[in-house]
Amino acid sequence: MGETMENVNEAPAASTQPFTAEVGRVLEIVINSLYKEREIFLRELISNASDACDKLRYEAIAEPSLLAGDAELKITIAPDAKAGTIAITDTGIGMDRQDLIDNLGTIARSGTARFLEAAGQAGKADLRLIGQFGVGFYAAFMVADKVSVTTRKAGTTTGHLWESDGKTGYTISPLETEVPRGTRIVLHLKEDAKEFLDSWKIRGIIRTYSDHIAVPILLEEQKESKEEPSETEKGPEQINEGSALWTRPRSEISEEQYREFYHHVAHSFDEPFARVHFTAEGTLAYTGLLFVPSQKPFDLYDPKRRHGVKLYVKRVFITDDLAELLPRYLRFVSGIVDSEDLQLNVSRETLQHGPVVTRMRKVLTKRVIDELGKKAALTASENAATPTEGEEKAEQTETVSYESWWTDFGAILKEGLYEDQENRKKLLELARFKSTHGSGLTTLEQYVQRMKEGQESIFYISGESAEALRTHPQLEEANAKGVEVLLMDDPVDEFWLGEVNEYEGKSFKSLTKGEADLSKVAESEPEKKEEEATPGEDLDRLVARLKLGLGEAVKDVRISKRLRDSAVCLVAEEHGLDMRLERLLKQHRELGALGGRILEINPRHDLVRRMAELAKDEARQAELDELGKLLLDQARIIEGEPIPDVGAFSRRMSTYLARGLAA
Ligand SMILES: Nc1ncnc2c1ncn2[C@@H]1O[C@H](COP(=O)(O)OP(=O)(O)OP(=O)(O)O)[C@@H](O)[C@H]1O
Repeated sequence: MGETMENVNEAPAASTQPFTAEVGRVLEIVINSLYKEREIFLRELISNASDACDKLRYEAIAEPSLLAGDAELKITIAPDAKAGTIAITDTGIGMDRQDLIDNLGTIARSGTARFLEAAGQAGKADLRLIGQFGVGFYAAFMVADKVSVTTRKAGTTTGHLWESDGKTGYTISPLETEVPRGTRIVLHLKEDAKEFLDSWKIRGIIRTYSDHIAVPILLEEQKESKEEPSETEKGPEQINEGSALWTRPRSEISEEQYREFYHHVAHSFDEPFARVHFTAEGTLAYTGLLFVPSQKPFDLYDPKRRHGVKLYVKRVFITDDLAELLPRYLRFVSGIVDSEDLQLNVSRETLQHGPVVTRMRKVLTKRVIDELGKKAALTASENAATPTEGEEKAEQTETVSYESWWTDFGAILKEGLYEDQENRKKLLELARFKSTHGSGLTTLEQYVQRMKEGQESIFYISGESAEALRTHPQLEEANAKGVEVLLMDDPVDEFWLGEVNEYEGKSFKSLTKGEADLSKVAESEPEKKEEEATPGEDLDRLVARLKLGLGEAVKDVRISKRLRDSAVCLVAEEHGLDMRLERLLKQHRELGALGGRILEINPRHDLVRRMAELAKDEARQAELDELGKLLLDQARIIEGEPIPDVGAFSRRMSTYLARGLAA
């Protein structure tokens, strides 16, 4: 009586807990999918051990007593052939009972559900997907059929043992005996994973994946049999260099070391697309090492996603939770910033909106954007097949072209176009667009070079898919005049286009808004049907009668300057919102109803000419009204807008089709 749950659970007997459903599924997928790459288990466990040392070093700034008994932070790897086990031990922060439950029994990562969905029914995923997700601690079960974690959290007295077979669940029990601070993970290797007992193999894996780790990684030699004590008592051998990678001279860091460091900080498996490594000197001295991924993280659009840049002060990890260090539109960037000037005990709250972070953010943002600019230029020069002499080209292995990188990340970078005025010009230069010029992507600079004589604006049209936009009636006039039109199919386009007025003095102009004025652009081929155009007064009559019939359904009816082959189209008012933006806002319930539309009719179209004839006969106004409504619905369909009364539309269409057949 009076006992809390915690006390009951603290009873010496091991308490068995099932894995959450998610852990079970993730474990199954990881174990099933990564047989060939399973040596990465060691990398993952060393990575966690290094993070645990970083955390302790940080906590000990405020509370030095946490280091009591053992101030040395290190990671030891100890294979034991006799027992068939390999142990990974760190002197880091350790875990208490609740940490064990929270960290090793559940998956807190955002996006787990999406990961499971992507892995699908087959329960298998490729390295790419798992890499993006990060396999973490559970990678241990790729090689072990039993994992025992003995751990004591710094500042506490009781150690705990966590054990699991990686299938059903795990047990946690408190330990009576004294446990050193930190975490010792013992893997009972599966029969087919005994190769990982071999010191040379272990050495090779550490050198490949974990050389950049700033904490020393020691390898304990296999214990010899008791009868033959080794002649010289050798201490464990340090395998890695053990200094922070970013402090080493750039010329001494290999591509592999950079790559593995990126994998460690970003929890990713892909090749970095770009990186910047620099030291800022002067009033504010710091080193930055930042990476841009080549593969789209699966949670890129998750509103909770943040950049992955960690702040260090004089090599001591401080926080990975400084949102202000980079703008949101660079949320795919990860890496480190290590300051020489900040106080070690600086609080995150002080930093968050303080001048130091603001200044760093400015520089980091500029560096990343400039590096992307170099990548873009590199691809452009490669496309043009001109050799780039003396360029830093060889420095980074090219895996993905800038265009294909843009296809994955461009929509995110475009958020910067309205958020970040300071870098707008550079971001506009980085931007790539689909256009009517061809099937590839174009820059704005190339667009401007191709502008026609008399063309003053950069024309665009926006909609849900570029392919559908290519056949849009509103392009007809532009196509006929050979005017290139950018096809905007990212939802974010609507937002930045509202903010960004011009590029190099050329305004952006929507072809679905207001009067698209292409009249100043010279005709490339003579208009053939001009002489067949309906006389002005007949058209005016038709317009007036259509307006009467359509009433409130449209804001206006007018003669189109942008149609060539289609009979009708819808446009927004000059100063209103673009139609697609309105639809987006309505979808997100930020707008009650769509604004008024303007129905444009093509004076050269056969149907319009016949209607103009019909309009002369007042007795047939009812018939004209019906036709007007049918045309309006047709224009709505082309534009992708809902038809208010589908039944009426269908009846009207059938009536006219039947008439057409009878004629
Ligand atoms: N050696 C360790 N010492 C202290 N805590 C640890 C240790 N290993 C794991 N943990 C804790 O368990 C958590 C889960 O580890 P896990 O490796 O599964 O995920 P992660 O490191 O957060 O991310 P990732 O999946 O990308 O590796 C860690 O965030 C950490 O809090």
